Amino acid sequence: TKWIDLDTESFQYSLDHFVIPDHYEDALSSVLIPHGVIMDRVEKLAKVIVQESTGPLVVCCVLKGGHQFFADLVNYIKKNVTRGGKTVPLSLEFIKVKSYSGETSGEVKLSLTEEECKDFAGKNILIVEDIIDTGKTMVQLLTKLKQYSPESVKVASLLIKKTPLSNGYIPDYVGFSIPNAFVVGYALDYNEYFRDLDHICVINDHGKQKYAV
Ligand SMILES: O=P(O)(O)OC[C@H]1O[C@H](OP(=O)(O)OP(=O)(O)O)[C@H](O)[C@@H]1O
Ligand SMILES: Oc1ncnc2c1N=NC2
Ligand SMILES: [Mg+2]
Ligand SMILES: [Mg+2]
Repeated sequence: TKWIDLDTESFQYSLDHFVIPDHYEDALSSVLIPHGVIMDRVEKLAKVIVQESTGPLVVCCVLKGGHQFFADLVNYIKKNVTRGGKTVPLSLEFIKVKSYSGETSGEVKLSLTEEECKDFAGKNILIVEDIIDTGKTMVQLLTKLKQYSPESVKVASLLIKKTPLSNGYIPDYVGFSIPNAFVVGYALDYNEYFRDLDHICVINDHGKQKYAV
């Protein structure tokens, strides 16, 4: 596959082998992707994105969950040059989108004003997301953005989830495909908890109860 395909059986790491904040230790079952592996994969994605870029990029962070991947990806993009040896001028945009409560997807709430959208006209946009689960968020966001005739829109998502609830949307750039489990860490949250965890981990039942709304 074009990305790293993780399945639970062969890729769960014990929490004991990593530094885990003690305030989350009782709420997690395993480490799925250690922070170091995330960073190495992000570095590679940045190289590919720059090589395939055709000019200045508007890099658009989908808050809140996309924040960490966005920050690290932009840092690596700045260190790369195109095939022609050119650096890529970047401008940064931030869009807040929310649809989850607990581990359930609800109505997608896009906070995107008209004038913010108008700025996308004629630009090469790279949308940066943490995860594609049902695909609802991205499909709605892309539909909205395409109304403002950007030059091009590409999507980079660190994770895609192998779930029967998927609408089939696949981004242009993907870090990892993961099993159908609710993951947290690296800015991915459960009811606003775990964003301050560096590794991507699987939340356990105790954690789902402890941090339920
Ligand atoms: O493919 P989907 O099923 O739509 O799920 C993916 C989206 O849901 C999560 O956002 P959330 O609503 O939790 O807001 P957050 O980014 O602030 O955590 C995640 O960050 C993605 O944006
Ligand atoms: O596994 C997940 N972890 C955190 N946030 C989300 C997830 N799937 N859709 C949104
Ligand atoms: Mg999100
Ligand atoms: Mg969330």
